[in-house]
Amino acid sequence: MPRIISPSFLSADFLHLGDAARTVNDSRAEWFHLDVMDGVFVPNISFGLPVVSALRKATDKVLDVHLMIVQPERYVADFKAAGADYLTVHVEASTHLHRTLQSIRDAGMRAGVALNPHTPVSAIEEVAALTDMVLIMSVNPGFGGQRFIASSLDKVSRAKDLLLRKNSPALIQVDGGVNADNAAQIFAAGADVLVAGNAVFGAEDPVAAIQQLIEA
Ligand SMILES: O=C(CO)[C@@H](O)[C@H](O)COP(=O)(O)O
Ligand SMILES: [Fe+2]
Repeated sequence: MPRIISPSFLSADFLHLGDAARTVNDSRAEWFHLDVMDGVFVPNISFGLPVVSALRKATDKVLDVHLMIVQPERYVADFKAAGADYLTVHVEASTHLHRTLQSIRDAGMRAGVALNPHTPVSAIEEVAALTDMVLIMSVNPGFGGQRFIASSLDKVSRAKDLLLRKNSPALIQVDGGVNADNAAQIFAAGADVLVAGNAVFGAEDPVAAIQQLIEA
């Protein structure tokens, strides 16, 4: 089972994004998590395509783009051009999810599908074969630094069961409120990839904080 850490740039110092990129480059994190928010799907606006393109030039690590925007299908080609490796869309934001996931793969990216805390795992039953990663939101999306919703642990196990039943090799990602105290439990529940914003960029030594999460 992979144990991947994907530090979330949402918690980095936006005046010094280059420093944040270098920090992650120097660490054992294999991915970068980029939260794109439109102020409509979630009550916050973060950053968009120019920031993703800039970070693409700053790292060879996997760019893991989490779209919290309505009708994400409008921007699949643009995020491919910006350098995304994984493009994750929300079940709740895409009416024709099956087509959207297919178009992400057709564009040459890995397709992720995200579930808000209120959305049951069964929502991905019919798209499991088109999915490379299932993102379980363990907070309500929109902001970093929130508290982990404890019931997400059982949800991760249910997602794992569904993927096994479907013979799907898709990864399970958990996003929101992850820290050194709960990381071991989340990995044990079946997660492959942990996103961490505040636990990494809020730490005195972000490289050590990443190391701690990997070894949790
Ligand atoms: O997608 C989101 C928030 O909507 C996340 O990726 C957060 O950025 C994670 O931050 P922490 O909860 O780890 O501080
Ligand atoms: Fe995220």
